Amino acid sequence: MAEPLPPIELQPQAKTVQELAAIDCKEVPERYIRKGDNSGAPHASFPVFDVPTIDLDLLSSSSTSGEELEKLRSALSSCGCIQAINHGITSEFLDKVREVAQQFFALPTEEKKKCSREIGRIEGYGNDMILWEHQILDWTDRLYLTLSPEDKRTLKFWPENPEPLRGILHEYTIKLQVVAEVLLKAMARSLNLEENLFLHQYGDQAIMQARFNLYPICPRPDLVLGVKPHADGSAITILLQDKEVEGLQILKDDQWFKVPIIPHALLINVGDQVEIMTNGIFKSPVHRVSTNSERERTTLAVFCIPHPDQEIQPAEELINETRPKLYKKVKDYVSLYFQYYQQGRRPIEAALI
Ligand SMILES: O=C(O)CCC(=O)C(=O)O
Ligand SMILES: [Fe+2]
Repeated sequence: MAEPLPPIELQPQAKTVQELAAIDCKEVPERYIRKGDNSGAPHASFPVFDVPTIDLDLLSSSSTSGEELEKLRSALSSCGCIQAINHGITSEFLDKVREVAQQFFALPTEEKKKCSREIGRIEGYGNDMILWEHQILDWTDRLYLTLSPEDKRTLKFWPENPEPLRGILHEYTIKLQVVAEVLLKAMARSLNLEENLFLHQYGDQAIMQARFNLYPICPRPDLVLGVKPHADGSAITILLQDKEVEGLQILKDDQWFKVPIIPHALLINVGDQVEIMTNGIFKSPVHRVSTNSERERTTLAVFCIPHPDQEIQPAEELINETRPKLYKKVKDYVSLYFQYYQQGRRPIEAALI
């Protein structure tokens, strides 16, 4: 069975961002500084984007509300993201997930390095990979883990410390699988399609990957980004934001907006693969993360990705004379994604007809 091709890492970095931040200097290394980018200082006060709040309970098959479905369709076709509430996960549990994430990053470097990723590999603990010469680096450290299918987990990367992390992450995975299914079905119904249409393309061997992101305090938020602008290569991404520290920004109509925090909500965005399945009706939003000179920020993104053997293509029902087929059939989009990303191009262009 084909696994996604790993990206080619040019040269691993010696220090994590957390180690750089601990030096407590006023400047940051050259490699993190964005030059000639005139999209506005990332820390500037951009307007707040009123991300539509969607009640997932009203979307589940048993109690569907037509009004909520329409709200979902409208949100995903305009900005591509929602704040999902009533998702079946208690606030106490979300806090536990946040707590183990923060506890992991607070461990001594040596302890965290027991889970270090290998060169050229994504899974494990580490910093931004250098994939091309002159790449400007992101001010973030990450812990990347495959959550499902369960037999694809590599436990050597799963921290043993803090002790509850593994169990909590396992429980979170099961809860998010339900959320992903409810949402993929509702997405199809909101477009008047058979409810399993996207779920079938997503497949029963779909992959869920967790990316814990730590954004350490940064002395130059005017020049440095936590994550550079990108759209996700997933079908959907489920983000648990930091409970207090903002940083996520979304591009809409060529303008950056701040995404507010709703502590008990999951921020869910469309990824490129759902944009392809919906023939461009649902939008995979470009987003980035700013840095902060006062407080560090921790988030957990879970990417829901069809298995690489699964063929993804626009639903026939969404193609007509006024809306011709925009995207070709793709397979193993994540490998394609890295090849394009490496060239500094928007990966979804590779799928355009
Ligand atoms: O940490 C965030 O707010 C967003 C992270 C993100 O965009 C990603 O991991 O793809
Ligand atoms: Fe993202």
